[in-house]
Amino acid sequence: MRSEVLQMIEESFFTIAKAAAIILAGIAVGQIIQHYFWRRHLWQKVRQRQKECQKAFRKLDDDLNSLNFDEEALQAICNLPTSELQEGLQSGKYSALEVLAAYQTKALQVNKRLNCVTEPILEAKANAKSLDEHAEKEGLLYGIPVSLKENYQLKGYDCTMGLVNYTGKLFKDDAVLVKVLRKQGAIPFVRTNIPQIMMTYECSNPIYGRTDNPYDATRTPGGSTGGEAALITAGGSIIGFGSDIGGSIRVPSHFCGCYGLKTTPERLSQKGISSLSKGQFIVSGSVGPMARDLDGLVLATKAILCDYMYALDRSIPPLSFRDEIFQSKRPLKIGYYVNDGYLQSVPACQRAVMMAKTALEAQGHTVISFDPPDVPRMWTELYLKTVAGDGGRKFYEAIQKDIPDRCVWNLLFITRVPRWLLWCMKTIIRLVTQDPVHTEGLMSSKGCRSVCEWWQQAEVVEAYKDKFMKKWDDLGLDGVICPVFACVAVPHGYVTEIIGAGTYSMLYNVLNYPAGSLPLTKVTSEDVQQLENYPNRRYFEKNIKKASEGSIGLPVNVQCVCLPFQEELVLRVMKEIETGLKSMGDH
Ligand SMILES: CCCCCCCCCCCCCCCCCC(=O)NCCO
Repeated sequence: MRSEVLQMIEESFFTIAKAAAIILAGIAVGQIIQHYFWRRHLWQKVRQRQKECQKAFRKLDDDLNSLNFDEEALQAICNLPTSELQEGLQSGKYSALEVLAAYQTKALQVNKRLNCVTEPILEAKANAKSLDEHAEKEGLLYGIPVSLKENYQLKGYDCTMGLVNYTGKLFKDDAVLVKVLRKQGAIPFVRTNIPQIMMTYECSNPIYGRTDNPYDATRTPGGSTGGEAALITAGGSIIGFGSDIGGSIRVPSHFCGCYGLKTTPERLSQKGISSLSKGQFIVSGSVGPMARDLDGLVLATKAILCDYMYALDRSIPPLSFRDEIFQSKRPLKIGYYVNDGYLQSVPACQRAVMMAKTALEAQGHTVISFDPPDVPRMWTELYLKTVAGDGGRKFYEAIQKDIPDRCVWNLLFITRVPRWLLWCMKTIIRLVTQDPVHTEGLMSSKGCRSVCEWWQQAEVVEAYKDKFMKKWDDLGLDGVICPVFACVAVPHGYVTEIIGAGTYSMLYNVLNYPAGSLPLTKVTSEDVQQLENYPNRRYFEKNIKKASEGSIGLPVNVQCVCLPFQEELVLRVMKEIETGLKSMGDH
């Protein structure tokens, strides 16, 4: 009797187990099939989008061929510095259409080599014609073609941020900044490439592909405003616009060798700028101009800081460009550093800061040593824990339903690994990387666990800001110069291995300080030789050293930082450095 009962239990157990196995296998197969069809649908969308862009490129090519402009004359226009181009347009020496054609032609050529443009803005031609038809030449940017990062919303265009799911969702209106640019007479003419979700210093996504560095195609132009930096540096645009929540304007400017300005987050309107970090107000993103020369950067900043922007976005303090700060001759006291206390910058970046220091001194300014406080903690506990405050959920949700690009694999991995598993792996990771800060960074990127912790996070960041500003004030500083990044442009696919090098830029996102990226020099053979003395113990150090081999000739920028809302002073410091170098015959 007993054995019959046992047998019955045994049989029903096996029946239930079999049924469960069949159901589970069914669910798994169903999910695989669903995934297959979803991916197929996404790739169809990619092909559709690529076809549309190719059509737009062909249309532009045909248009340009039909215009019959003299190639040499167009090239000459592209070689003009910003001030001469502006003057030529204002005086009527060049028509807006001619200048546009020059830049369209050049952008197409550059794009064939670097893949930095996502698509041309075909309405540009009508905009230029309409400017040419009006007698009065209004606006500081009258007739100047400008390029825009792909996340700037434009009427009739989508903003994908490299996500396939966002293709074909067209915006009904231009971003406020785009409206302001148009009001100032600028002609938006191309949109430029970005990395998927814009949270890395690479520049690739499954829709538009990968952008190459103008100096070395095996290296990245940086990100996330990488397409802009590549296009401007290679001569395909003279002024462009980007966004920055961790260095995305400054780092690509440094990797490619153009000018960039990350503004104070509240100084310029961000209405109509797409980002996955909207709603995260502790470390806010910023927008800002990028340019081929410093005059262009100043002109673009002046142009957008105008009454029209304040009328369109009433939340922005009406603080127009203060020329008296930019033009002032008051001697300045500037702090400098080449090592932020986490990762030492490579010799080329150190030399660039020392060149800037000498130039400022030659201009009669005082330059003293400055140590930014607690940078490792700033990076892990403040920056990473905030930008991934939701445990990276927003990023993860956007990527997991999409086609993840290689440049976001690590982000995907970190956001997927449960906190407890990461905690268990801590010791091993620390042993491998020889870097407790890196391990803390990984833990911090799991974000905050409650609203209470999020509020505390805001308080901790505020306390750090106070501490930093106190140190700044105690020394009576007007500004700080330092590296933009711990090394120069790295090979494609290598950014994750050196991500800690970004602390030089991320710091000023935590603080909300405006910061400029100023091209100063190129890596020399001596710089590379001196890498021998670069530390080689921790994971990031080893990788920075490795990535810096073969970097001779790559551009090196310097970062110029001032207190919030002092963009004019940042530009002045940049100008003083350039003037100082010129007077020393170095630039
Ligand atoms: C120890 C490694 C920790 C990695 C954790 C990754 C999780 C958080 C991701 C943050 C990475 C920050 C890189 C910043 C890149 C620049 C982003 C930027 O400025 N984007 C502009 C957006 O408008």
